[in-house]
Amino acid sequence: MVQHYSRSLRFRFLAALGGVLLIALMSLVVLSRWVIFPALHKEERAVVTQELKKIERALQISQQNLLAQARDWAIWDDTYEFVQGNYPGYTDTNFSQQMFEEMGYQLMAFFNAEGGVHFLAGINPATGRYHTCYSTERECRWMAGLVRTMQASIKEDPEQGKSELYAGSPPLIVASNPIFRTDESGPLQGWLFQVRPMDNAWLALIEDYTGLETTLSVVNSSDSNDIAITISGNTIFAQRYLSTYPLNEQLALETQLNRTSYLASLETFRYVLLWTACLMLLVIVLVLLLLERIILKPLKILTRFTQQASDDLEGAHSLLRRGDEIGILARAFQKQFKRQQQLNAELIELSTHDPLTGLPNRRLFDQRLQEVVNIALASGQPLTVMMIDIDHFKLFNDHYGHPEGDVCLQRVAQAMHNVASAHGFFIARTGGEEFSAMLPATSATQAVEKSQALSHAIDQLQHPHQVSPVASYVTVSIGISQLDIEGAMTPSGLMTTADQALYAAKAAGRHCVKVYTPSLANAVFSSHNTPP
Ligand SMILES: Nc1nc2c(ncn2[C@@H]2O[C@H](COP(=O)(O)OP(=O)(O)OP(=O)(O)O)[C@@H](O)[C@H]2O)c(=O)[nH]1
Repeated sequence: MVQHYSRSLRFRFLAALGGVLLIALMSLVVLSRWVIFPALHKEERAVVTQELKKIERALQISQQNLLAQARDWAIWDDTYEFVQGNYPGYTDTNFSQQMFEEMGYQLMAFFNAEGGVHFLAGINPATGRYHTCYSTERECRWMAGLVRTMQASIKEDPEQGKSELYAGSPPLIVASNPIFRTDESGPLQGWLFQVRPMDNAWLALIEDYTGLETTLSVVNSSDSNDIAITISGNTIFAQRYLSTYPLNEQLALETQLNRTSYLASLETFRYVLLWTACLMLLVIVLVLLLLERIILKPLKILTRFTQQASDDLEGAHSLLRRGDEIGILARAFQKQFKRQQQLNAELIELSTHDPLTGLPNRRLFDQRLQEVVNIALASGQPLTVMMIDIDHFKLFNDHYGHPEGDVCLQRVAQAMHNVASAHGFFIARTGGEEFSAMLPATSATQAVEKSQALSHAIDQLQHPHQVSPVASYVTVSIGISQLDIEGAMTPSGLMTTADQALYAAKAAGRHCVKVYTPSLANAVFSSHNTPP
């Protein structure tokens, strides 16, 4: 049963479709795992990198602005005079806590041409108090570390004209420019450093400008200048390490993004994946249903049709009317079957009938005889057989020729067939010029009447037989035997006794009927001679 099912079209198609589905699903998984998910990740990284670059750009703009302001101050003739000690009112006129707060400055440091401190002004980040000094003493002590770093920077690079980041809490943007006249003519009279803290206010400005939440922290020196991306739940963090002066520390500029877009894409993709899988399953179910309806069911009917080869079969008519391949196959099979039936009938006819006379042959006679003997023995009804032989047929052949003999045989056969049909018994050509008849439910006495009808019908033909010693026309001799008469209980026994009766008829001068009696075996005949 299992083996039968595993060979069925349904199973094979199901297995093939299942295989295709499996490959498709595996392809989807592989595609998702190694192509789509990495692409989504890459896109997410690209987005976050882009966002981080926006912040970097805002930082650069902030640095450039401060540098532009520092440059403006540094190449202002008043400043030039001030660092030479020629402009005592310069500080009172230009510096105030309000100005520092409005500009977001933490410190402005003026250095003379030797690098020494000329003037300092700034807001102490710890106290929020504004101070101006001429050295890093007393209330300006908080500036000392910064001032030393600036002086080191001047020594390293007297050209200055740059903006750098200093690590600290908060980190600082420091812009510096050498002090020249407004037309930048020399000599150089010192350096101006302007410091802007990257405090919460600055971060808020950046956030306003970029729309991104930004944090800054000082980290230990890292070789990496790359963007570091880390993911935690629904949030993605991106960090960029920025170099600070004097290079032993780094600033980590960090922003974080909600992964809404990525997660939405992921969700959409999963949704599409799920629906694709469902759709594939649905398609397979539909294909199977259609397969069942369009192919398997008609094939089942076709199979039954071929087995039973009957138009009466349920669905056979619609099968034969179909215009598709199954219909073509069914019609071809029907045609083939009809042809086969015809050939079979022809074969049966050939194997059971005599081609010359068209009467049943010995084979069919013997088959039927066995059947009727069985029936007669079972039912107890009488059964009689006749053996009919044309008298002196050899002489006929010798005289008229073989073809004429054939014609004679045909005429005699036709006449006997007519009588047999009229009297309802079976007659066959069982030898060259010998015929046999079987008469179920007929006694020997009744058979004698029928045999006389046969003999009479042949006499009526008046088929010339000039060389016959019996008559001038063709005549027959007939032997009759009845079943259940001693020694005649089998088909062969019956035929043997009928033959003995025929022999007796021949011996009695031919053209007569003899019924077998046991005494015939001893050549004592009871004669029922027909008239010559
Ligand atoms: N034309 C023709 N002759 C056949 C056919 N079959 C058998 N015969 C002939 O039938 C003849 C039978 O001859 P016999 O058996 O000697 O019998 P008979 O001459 O009829 O003599 P009795 O039967 O004793 O009267 C033979 O000459 C056969 O050649 C046939 O199909 N066609």
